[in-house]
Amino acid sequence: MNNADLFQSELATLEQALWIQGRNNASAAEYRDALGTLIVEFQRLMRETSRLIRHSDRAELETNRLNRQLQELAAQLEYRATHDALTGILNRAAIIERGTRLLADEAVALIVFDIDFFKRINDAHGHPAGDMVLRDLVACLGPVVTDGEHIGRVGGEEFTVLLPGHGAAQACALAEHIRACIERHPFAAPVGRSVTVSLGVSWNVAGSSFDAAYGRADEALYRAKRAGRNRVECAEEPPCGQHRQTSPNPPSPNPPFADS
Ligand SMILES: Nc1nc2c(ncn2[C@@H]2O[C@H](COP(=O)(O)OP(=O)(O)OP(=O)(O)O)[C@@H](O)[C@H]2O)c(=O)[nH]1
Repeated sequence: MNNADLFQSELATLEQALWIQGRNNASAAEYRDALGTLIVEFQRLMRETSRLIRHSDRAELETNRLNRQLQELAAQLEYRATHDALTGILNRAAIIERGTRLLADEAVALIVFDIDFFKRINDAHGHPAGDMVLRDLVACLGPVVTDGEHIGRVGGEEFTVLLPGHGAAQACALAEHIRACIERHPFAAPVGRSVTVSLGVSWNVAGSSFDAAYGRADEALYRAKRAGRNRVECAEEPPCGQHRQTSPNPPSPNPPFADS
């Protein structure tokens, strides 16, 4: 639709008024009629314009509201795609993605840890109590794992912490701190007893693959399990590193949830 179609009636009125104005002999009555018609058209145009402006303001508000809603939904989707629904920390996919990205640029230490005898918690107190332990454990790590360190739940009762910029000794010390915090933490009823974790640590040069870094920490974790649980084992550093550390605490003679 062009302007001529859009303003057909207004253009006709305007042409009539111009024609009368161009004549030398138009009468006062013809001028009055033309002016009257012009006034009516002008008032109608004003009303119509105001209505369109109000409509466009409402449409703009609605568009802004929908945009905000879309952004919130996108943020929620992004959060759900990257976070564990039970504990609110990163999920497995997000940890792998972050770990891979970080390792491409810098050395990263990894802590992998796993709750000791978690099956017995579920068996003794029920799955919901086990879920409570998982949530409580993550909450108690809040003050220990700080900004810039990334914690994720990579399996049922298995967690990973990515530590960019940490040396091997620093990572092993943090793992020991995590172990001690969890051991000391008073887990709520119905579990109401101590829960422990076993931890494996690897330190990895920039350019390492995430699989290799994780695999080395996981091997160390299984050494910690075999050595009696509730302890930290650190993987040997890759070639040219020298550090190796084993947690000083001895295997617990009475591990929590051990068969009596
Ligand atoms: N409550 C709860 N339990 C889970 C969840 N995911 C996995 N599990 C349980 O975690 C338990 C893991 O048991 P195992 O792999 O035998 O390990 P464990 O009993 O912790 O023994 P160790 O690792 O050898 O010390 C199983 O009973 C799973 O059902 C979960 O989301 N919630």
